[in-house]
Amino acid sequence: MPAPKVLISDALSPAAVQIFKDRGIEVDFQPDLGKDKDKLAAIIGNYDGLAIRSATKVTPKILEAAKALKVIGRAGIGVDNVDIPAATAKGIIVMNTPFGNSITTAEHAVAMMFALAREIPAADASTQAGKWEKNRFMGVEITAKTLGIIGCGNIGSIVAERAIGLKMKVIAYDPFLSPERALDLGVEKVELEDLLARADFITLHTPLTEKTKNVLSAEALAKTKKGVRIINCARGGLVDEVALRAALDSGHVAGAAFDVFVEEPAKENPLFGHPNVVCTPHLGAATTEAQENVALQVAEQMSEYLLRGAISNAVNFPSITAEEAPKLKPFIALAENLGSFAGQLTETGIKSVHITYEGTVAGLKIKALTSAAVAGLLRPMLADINVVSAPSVAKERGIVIEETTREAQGEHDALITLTVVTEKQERSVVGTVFADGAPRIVAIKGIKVDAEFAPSMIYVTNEDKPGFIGRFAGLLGDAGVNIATFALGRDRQGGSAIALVEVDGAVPDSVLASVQTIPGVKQVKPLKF
Ligand SMILES: NC(=O)C1=CN([C@@H]2O[C@H](COP(=O)(O)OP(=O)(O)OC[C@H]3O[C@@H](n4cnc5c(N)ncnc54)[C@H](O)[C@@H]3O)[C@@H](O)[C@H]2O)C=CC1
Ligand SMILES: O=C(O)CCC(=O)C(=O)O
Repeated sequence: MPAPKVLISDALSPAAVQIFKDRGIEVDFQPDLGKDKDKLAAIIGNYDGLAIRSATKVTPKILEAAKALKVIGRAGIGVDNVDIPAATAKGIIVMNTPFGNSITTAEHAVAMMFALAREIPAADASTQAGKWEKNRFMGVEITAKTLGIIGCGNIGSIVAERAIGLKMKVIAYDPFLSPERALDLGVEKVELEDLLARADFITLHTPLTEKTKNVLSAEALAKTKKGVRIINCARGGLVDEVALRAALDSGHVAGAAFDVFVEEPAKENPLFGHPNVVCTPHLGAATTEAQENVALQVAEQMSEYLLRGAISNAVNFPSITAEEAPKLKPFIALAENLGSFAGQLTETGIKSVHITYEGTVAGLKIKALTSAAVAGLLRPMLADINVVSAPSVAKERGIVIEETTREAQGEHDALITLTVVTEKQERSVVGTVFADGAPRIVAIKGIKVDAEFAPSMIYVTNEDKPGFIGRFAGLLGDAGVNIATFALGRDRQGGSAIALVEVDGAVPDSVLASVQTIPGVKQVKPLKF
C-alpha cells in the first residue's frame, strides 16, 4: 500500500512535519495555502489527511474536492473553521487537540486583564512617544475584585485558578459546571444575571454556539456593573461588538480586551480606535510551547489514524486506541454486514434498532460497532451513508437506537444480535467472528444457520418440505449459476426453513422469479456484501 499523504495548509510548528516523516507519511507543508481556497480545492484531492490551524476554512466545496481525504486534524481547540456535518457525511474524521493550548490561552486572558487594569498598551505607546504622562494612566487593582467567567471548561478553569492565586473573587456562569467541580475550583457558580450584576471583570471562555452567540448582547451589557472591563479570548460573536462600542463610548464599560472578532482577519471593527480597547490578532494560542504541543499532538493523532486506525479526540466519532483497532476490525465488518443483511430485507420505514453485544465483544467500543451496524442497515436506502455519519442520519430520521451488553450466554465467545423494528415487522439476525477473523451469520429470526457473508448470495425462506433443495439447485444449475456454499436452517421439522446460498456472480431476476414459484417458498431475495 502506498504511504498516506498529508497536507499541512496552515502555519503549524515544523515539529509536525518531522512526526509525519518519522512515521513514514508523505507530508506537504504549505503554511499559506489555507488562505487560497481555490488553490486548496485544486490539490486537496491528492491527500489522505489535512492538518490545519484556523486560517484554512474547510467548506463543503473543499470537501467535495477531497476525494481521498480520511482525516482532518485541527492543531488547536475550536473546529468552527471546519464544516463538521459535511465532513461527517463524507466519512471524514475530524480531530482536534483539546488541551494543548489551554494554558497558553488562559495566560493570554490573564495578560489581557492586566493590560486593561493598568492600560499597559496605551501607556507604552505614550511613553515611547516621549510623553511621560504619569497622571494620565490611573489604573485599578485586581486584588479583591470579582472576576466573572462565562464558560468554565478547560480554559475557563485555568483562568479561575490563576485569578484565585491573584486574590480575586471568582464567580462562574456555566450551565454544565457541576457544583462539585465549582467547589473543587473554589469558584461560586452563579446565574448569568448575577454574574452581570456583580463582576468587575468579565472573561468569556465558551465555544460559539446558537446559545452563546451574543451572550453579551446590548441587553446583557446594560445589566453589567458600571466600570466593568470585558475580555474575550474565546470566539468572535460572543459579544455584540456594536453594542459594546456604544457602552464604551457612554463610559458604562471601562475597557475591553479582545483577541477574537466577528470577522477575522479583522481589518476593520467597531471596537478599533477606542482608547480603552486592547486588541490582539487571535494570539491566544500563540506561544512556542502551545504551538509545539498542538502540532506534535495533531501529527501523532493523524498518523495513528492513518497507519493504525486509532482514533482520539475526534469530534465526530468515538475514540479507538491502536490496541483496540485490530480487535474491533472484524467486529466492525460483522456489525456492518449484519446491518446490511437487515437493510437489504427492509422495505418499509425503520422505527428502531436494538443491538445486543454479548461476551468478549461487549468489552469493545460498542459505539463504533453500532455506527457500523447502522451504516450497513441504512446503506441500501441511502447511498452516501458511512460509519461516521450513520448515527446522526439515524437520529435525523427519528430511528431509535438501543444498545445492550451482557456476558456470553451460549456456545459463542462473542455474539452481536441486531434487531430491526419496522412499521410492519421485527427482524433479528445474529452473527459472530470465528478464530479465522471471518464474520459469520449464526441465526436469522431465531433459526440457527452458519454462513459467511459473500459478495453474491440468495436468501430464501420456505416451508420445511421435501423437494425444495433439489428443485432450487436444479433451477440455478439450468441457468448456469454455480452454487459455492449452501447453509440451511429450520425452526422444527416441517416448520419454517431458511437457506442462505453463496453463488458465483449475479443471479438473473428471471431465475429468482422461478425460485419464487417452487411450492412452499415464501421469500426470495438476492443479497450483496
Ligand atoms: N483565542 C484563541 O487563540 C483560543 C481560543 N479558544 C477558544 O476558547 C473557547 C473555550 O475553549 P475550552 O475551554 O477549551 O473549551 P471547553 O469545551 O473545555 O469549555 C467550554 C465551556 O463552555 C461551557 N458552555 C457551553 N455552553 C455554554 C453556555 N451557553 N453558557 C455558558 N457556558 C457554556 C461548557 O460547559 C464548557 O465548560 C473555545 O471557543 C475555543 O475555541 C481556544 C484556544 C485558543
Ligand atoms: O491556531 C490558533 O492560533 C487559534 C487557536 C484557537 O482559536 C483554538 O484552538 O480554538
